[in-house]
Amino acid sequence: MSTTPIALNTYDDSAGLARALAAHVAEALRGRIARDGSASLAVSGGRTPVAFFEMLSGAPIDWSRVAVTLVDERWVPETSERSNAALVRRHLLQGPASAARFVPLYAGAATPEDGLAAATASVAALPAPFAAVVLGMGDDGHTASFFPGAETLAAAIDPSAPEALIAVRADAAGEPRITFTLPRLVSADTLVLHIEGMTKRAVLERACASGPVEDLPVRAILRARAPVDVMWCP
Ligand SMILES: O=C(O)[C@H](O)[C@@H](O)[C@H](O)[C@H](O)COP(=O)(O)O
Repeated sequence: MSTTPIALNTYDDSAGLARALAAHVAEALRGRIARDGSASLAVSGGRTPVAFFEMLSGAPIDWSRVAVTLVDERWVPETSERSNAALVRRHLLQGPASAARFVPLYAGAATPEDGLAAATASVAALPAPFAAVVLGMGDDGHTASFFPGAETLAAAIDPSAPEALIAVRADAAGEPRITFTLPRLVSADTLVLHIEGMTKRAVLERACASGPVEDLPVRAILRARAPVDVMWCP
């Protein structure tokens, strides 16, 4: 049976992982600033990245040259506890990192379909490709908003998707969402899949085995950029 290779880095605990991931992302940002004068970072929402955000926010980087955005957003205002933008403002854009420019994906339109053009225009000004992309993964094998069963999944994971962003609706996603498409994510200088716990490790192992991308959409990332750097702790 064919398997997709990954580069698995294991840490003792969340704090150690967060420290190593923050150092790795900071290095990618500094490298790009040294080369091009500016750099962009796309991060995930959810529960896993909080410790990493807090560690990265204090990193010695010229944050005034960094643009931060989200790999995906739930279509809710920042007053919602489900808002990834609110999470990033609260945990990452603090201290030294408060000097970064934040480019949110949600700007108040009623639906992600309605807000797509405005979000696409905002992200068009980001330094490209991303210096760093940090992805998470759900227990259902989604990453970013590449959800099993989403109508727009095929378009979102198309390696030659012409759009930067796409609207997503899926039962498993809860609210409607917006996500960067596969080519915008996998073209990053540095890409890390950041996961914690035995359940996600087991999902990752299944994702590395052969099988349809639609069942475990994280396969789209693993296969497009093998071997993907995975940072994991139990
Ligand atoms: O908005 C989101 O939900 C995400 O960006 C998503 O892709 C996330 O990374 C995974 O769902 C993992 O989430 P947890 O870290 O909460 O398990």
